[in-house]
Amino acid sequence: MKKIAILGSTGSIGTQTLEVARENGDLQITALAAGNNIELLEKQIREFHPGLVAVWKEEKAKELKDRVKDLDVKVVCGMDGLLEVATEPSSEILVTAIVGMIGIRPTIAAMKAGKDIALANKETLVTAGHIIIPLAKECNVQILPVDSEHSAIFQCLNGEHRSQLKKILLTASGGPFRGKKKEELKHVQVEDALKHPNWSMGRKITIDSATLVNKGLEMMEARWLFGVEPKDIQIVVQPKSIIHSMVEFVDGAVIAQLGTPDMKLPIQYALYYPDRKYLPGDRLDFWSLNQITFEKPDMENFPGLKLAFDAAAAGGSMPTVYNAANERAVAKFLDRKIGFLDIPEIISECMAAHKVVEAPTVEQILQTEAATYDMIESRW
Ligand SMILES: NC(=O)C1=CN([C@@H]2O[C@H](COP(=O)(O)OP(=O)(O)OC[C@H]3O[C@@H](n4cnc5c(N)ncnc54)[C@H](OP(=O)(O)O)[C@@H]3O)[C@@H](O)[C@H]2O)C=CC1
Ligand SMILES: CC(=O)[C@@H](O)[C@H](O)COP(=O)(O)O
Ligand SMILES: [Mn+2]
Repeated sequence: MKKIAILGSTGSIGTQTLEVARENGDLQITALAAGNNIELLEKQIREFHPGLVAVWKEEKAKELKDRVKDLDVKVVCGMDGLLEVATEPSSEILVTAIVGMIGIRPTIAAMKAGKDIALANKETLVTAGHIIIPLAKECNVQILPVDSEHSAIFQCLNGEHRSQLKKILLTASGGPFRGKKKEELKHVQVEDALKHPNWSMGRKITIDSATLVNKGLEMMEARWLFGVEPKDIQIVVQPKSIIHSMVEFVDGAVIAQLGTPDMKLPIQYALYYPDRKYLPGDRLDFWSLNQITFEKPDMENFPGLKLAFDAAAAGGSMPTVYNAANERAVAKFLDRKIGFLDIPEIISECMAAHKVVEAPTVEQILQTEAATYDMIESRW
């Protein structure tokens, strides 16, 4: 039995990871961490019997302790709780299915404790990739991509010499507003932005897909995972999300991974790598491939993507500003406090006001995050 711990077990990726564990029956869940959903977390505890669970708020931890007082499980809370779950001694892999750059410290702690990382939490790599990637080598642990495009790229690169990789073709659906102009985007509603054409995901990433910021985050995630410069990462809009990304080698060969949108495959590939496990059901309606079309990304009407390339070019702490500003702006949009186009506007303003710190430490990253939040709260 492979032993795994999950940060964010009650979310979209977390619950699908537990579905993979349930269906395969050969994964032991040693520890789980959630935010507020203690009703679902209690069900997960009763089904998977982790010895340790964390919830974010202390009062929720107290309530959960009472709910599970008939069980032998330790309940912890706060960042200390996340760190304890991330470093749970018996686990071999940490699945980072938590949303946001809050994942930075637990991911680093897990690596230092010798855990492989099944990484969905892209915000951690975007902001601290310059720390995470060298640390993985130093700790001799693997970073196994869960994000569907990065899993596709990882699968395409399997067995190839990385030195022969010429270009990454990072695919994008274009989101629910593909083809719309800025004028039409001004007044879109939260409900419309949450209607992703192909995937069912958590709220934050779904808004990121609508603004194309998700693809910007994924470009920065790919540069760290695969050691490719942003100029060699080409965004390709493929509206049906059948091709999950492609790689081009120095001899011109292009390899792609295809399949109907289902996160269980990338989750499973990361957990059992280098083995592949049987997954029931069809993952490709071959005769629907005639629906595959390609478009250029619309950087004019969706400035969030261009800003990502600007952040990557500025380097240092600028990707942290980009990500932190986006996290805050998306939360405000979901709270109906700002409009859809205010999201890239806020990111742009925060980036313009920022003085880059080269190779920021974790402390400097967290200070940059706090300063970005302060700026947004003072202006918006
Ligand atoms: N969903 C998808 O298909 C994909 C997601 N990803 C990435 O995976 C990550 C997770 O995304 P997704 O599953 O959609 O997100 P969800 O919003 O569905 O789930 C987020 C999880 O994180 C937990 N969480 C949030 N804040 C805290 C906190 N302070 N302490 C502990 N737990 C916390 C939530 O707990 P609770 O709900 O109990 O509050 C929940 O379990 C993101 O980085 C996303 O970009 C990448 C590719 C695809
Ligand atoms: C499932 C997954 O990996 C998401 O990142 C998804 O790809 C978002 O889709 P777009 O950002 O391409 O709309
Ligand atoms: Mn993705």
